[in-house]
This record gives sequence, structure tokens and C-alpha cells, in this order.
Amino acid sequence: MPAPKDTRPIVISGPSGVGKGSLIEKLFSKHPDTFAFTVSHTTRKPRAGETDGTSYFFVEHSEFDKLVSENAFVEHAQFGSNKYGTSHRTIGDQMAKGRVVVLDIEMNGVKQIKENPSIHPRFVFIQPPSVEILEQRLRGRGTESDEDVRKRLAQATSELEYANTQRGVDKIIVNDDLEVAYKELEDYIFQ
Ligand SMILES: Nc1ncnc2c1ncn2[C@@H]1O[C@H](COP(=O)(O)OP(=O)(O)OP(=O)(O)O)[C@@H](O)[C@H]1O
Repeated sequence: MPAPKDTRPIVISGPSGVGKGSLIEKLFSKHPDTFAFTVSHTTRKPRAGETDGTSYFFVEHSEFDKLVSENAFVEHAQFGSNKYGTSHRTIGDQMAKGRVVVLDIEMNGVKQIKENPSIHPRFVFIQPPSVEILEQRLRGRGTESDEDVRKRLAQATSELEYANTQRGVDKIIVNDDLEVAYKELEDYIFQ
């Protein structure tokens, strides 16, 4: 398949457990030389096997805050006691290699990009067929505690509300059957 005509970055958002990772994995495996992830900055410490510049750019809090003040980030957020951000530079690096950048970004990141648009991506929102099915998937994945599943579901409700009210979502895909949803994503990206 020829490369997408539209080479802008693609922001993929949607509630936790909706299947963003599954869809993105398929996209990358079917088109191995077309897309690229960016490397995020984080203040968290590297885990065993993680390398600086590949897994993340690992920085101290002070350096992270300096980068924020310099507007180095397209979006950034705090989870627990750690901060995470996507820099303009990591996006530019991948685009310079001729790759279409795919960003898996949560709702607050999407809001930041929309409020302060320093990049002009295509916004794709992945929606679950229902909140009940989202819960089943989160539980079925088995990677979160019961409390965490409940937190993610509460967050999902506001994400879905936001998606229904926000302007400028270019594409909404309901991930019911994974193959069907994937085809819809691929068609949209390569249209
Ligand atoms: N269409 C589908 N039908 C059934 N199960 C699915 C479907 N899509 C994804 N799943 C399953 O649902 C679970 C959540 O999917 P995935 O991890 O891709 O979600 P995610 O949106 O990337 O979540 P997070 O934001 O928390 O990383 C996984 O176990 C995955 O295999």
C-alpha cells in the first residue's frame, strides 16, 4: 500500500481499555515502515531494560519544568508523582525520517493540543460499543486492580462526554469488532 497522502501526525485517543493499543499495534505490524511512535520525556526512573532516548528521555523534575517553560512540549501531564510529555522535537525527528507519527494521547493531552495548537494533527477518537463492554475489556485484560478499573471507568465517562461535545474530531471509530474497527482506521488514514 502506498504511504498515506496526508502525512500529518495522527492523535489516537479514547478511554482506557477501548483498544487503542490493539489497533495501533495492528497498524504498525501491517505497515512496518510507514508509522512511528515518538519518544516521551518522563521524570520517572528507568525500569530494568529501559534505555534513555529509546524507551523515554529520562529527566529530572527541574529539567522537565524547564522544558515546560520553554514550550518544548506539545502536551504534558502528571500521573501520580511523575510527569510525562511529548516534545515537538521528537515529533519533528520522526517526521524528518519520512514517518507518519502516531500519538496515543489521553483526554487532557488532546485538550492541550486543541487549546494551544502547535501541531495540526488528525484527531481519531476510539469509542467502546458501551461502557459495559469497556468494563469487560478492562477486567479481561487483567492488568489493573479492581480500584484502578473503577477509576478508569469513571474517567471513561468524562472522556466519552468530551468526545461527544468536542469539535474537530476528524474521525470517530466504534471498536466493536476489532477487524472492522481496524479496517475503518486504516481506510481513514490511507484515504
Ligand atoms: N474489538 C475488541 N473486541 C474484544 N476485545 C478487544 C477489542 N479491542 C481490544 N480488545 C481487548 O481489550 C483490552 C484492552 O485493549 P487495549 O489494551 O488495546 O486498550 P487501550 O485503549 O490501549 O488501553 P490503555 O489506554 O489502558 O492502554 C485488551 O485485552 C484487548 O485485547
